[in-house]
Amino acid sequence: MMVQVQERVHKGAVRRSPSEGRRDPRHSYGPLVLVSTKIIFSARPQGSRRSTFNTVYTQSHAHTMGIVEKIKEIEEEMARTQRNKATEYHLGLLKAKLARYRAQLLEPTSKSGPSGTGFDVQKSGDARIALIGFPSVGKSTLLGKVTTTASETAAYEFTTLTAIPGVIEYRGARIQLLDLPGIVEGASQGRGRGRQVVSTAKTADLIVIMLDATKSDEQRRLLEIELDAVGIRLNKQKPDVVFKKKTTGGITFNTTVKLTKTDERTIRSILASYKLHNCDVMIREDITTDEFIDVLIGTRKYIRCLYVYNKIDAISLEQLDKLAREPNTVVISCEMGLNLDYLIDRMWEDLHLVKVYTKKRGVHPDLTDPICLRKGATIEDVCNGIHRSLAANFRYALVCSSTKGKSSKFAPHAQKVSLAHQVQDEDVVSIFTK
Ligand SMILES: Nc1nc2c(ncn2[C@@H]2O[C@H](COP(=O)(O)OP(=O)(O)OP(=O)(O)O)[C@@H](O)[C@H]2O)c(=O)[nH]1
Ligand SMILES: [K+]
Ligand SMILES: [Mg+2]
Repeated sequence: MMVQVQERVHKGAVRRSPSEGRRDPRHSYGPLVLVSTKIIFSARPQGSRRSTFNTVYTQSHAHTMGIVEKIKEIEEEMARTQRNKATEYHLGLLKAKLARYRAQLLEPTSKSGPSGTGFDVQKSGDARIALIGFPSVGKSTLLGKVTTTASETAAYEFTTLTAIPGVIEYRGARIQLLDLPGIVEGASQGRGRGRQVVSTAKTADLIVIMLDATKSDEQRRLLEIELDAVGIRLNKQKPDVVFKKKTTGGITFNTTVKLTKTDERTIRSILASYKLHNCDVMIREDITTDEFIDVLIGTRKYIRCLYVYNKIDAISLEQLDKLAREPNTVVISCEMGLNLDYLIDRMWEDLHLVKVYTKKRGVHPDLTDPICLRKGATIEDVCNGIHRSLAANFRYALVCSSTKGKSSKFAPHAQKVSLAHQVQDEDVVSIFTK
């Protein structure tokens, strides 16, 4: 196969000009590639690597087998049950049961060992990104390209057998990128190292689902199912439901919107199946039955996800254009170094990091060493980012908000604030102690 790409494409077309404003993800980079890329393709031999996603080693854990079977039974019953108004209630109960079994599977008791936990890699830096994908999609190749860490890459599946952390240094932040073993269908139920991988994904601030652009889009759905099964909700907000357990008083049920996807009867029966007879439920959004179960279980993780299609050097321009227009999607070629700068840009944006500079009285702020925090962080988080004991001795803080790109940062109107004050990106903060 032969591919030629003009170097200019990667350097020039990919980065957004500062005046462009917020990007609509649907119109991300796709069309740009088309105008400025000269890629000469010839077909890659199809089927050169057989897809063996679900035939690889199955390291079964005896203790989970009973639960796995029960889960299977319920899933089969759900598949047999037609979806309509009359069965909605029954399906709701099945879903609740299913969620309980899955929770048991994933939060194993002490005697069942560490199989439900992730890899033992220390979190470091300001944020963690986990690379999730089927074998040989190019996860390790990406790590090698965007960090200084090398992780073995090869044309055979399951090259990577453990979690390998690398660091991306970008805009003053240190972001940990975690290369992980490829997973197979059924990973969440203990196949291969899959459960360890998906459990590690739970610890990430951003999940990158890496996909092989030359393969069917089925891979994306299968990965989403595996992550969903361990309680990860991708690109979703926590449902707007207030749920409070009480010791007496029965169930109070209130809604502020009309429920069209579930109903009070279903919800009450789910509460009963969880033996919750005294609680306040206030629903403020048109939720589904599944979303209500998520609220009850309470341990769901709502994590941002970026879909990254690799190996675009091996697909047609038409296919490339279609993929690039999908929401939350970036198309790249690790091998050709295509669009990697843009990927880092997008990852940075999706992490929603806020950079804050600290300033001592009478001294210019240190602009080389910002504190990176999550969006919504407060002055208290800034204190904790400086020193453990700072918040305890806190008197007040002065915050100078700066408009990005303007020099007002240096001649600002300082605002006196308390610990609970939320900081904004590019704020300059001075802390005053007792
Ligand atoms: N055509 C093409 N091949 C690529 C690209 N990136 C990686 N590869 C090839 O894909 C194969 C697998 O790459 P790896 O980085 O080992 O894949 P992985 O996802 O880490 O695989 P596992 O660790 O086994 O799960 C290697 O032969 C790479 O050379 C790309 O952009 N285009
Ligand atoms: K590989
Ligand atoms: Mg690998």
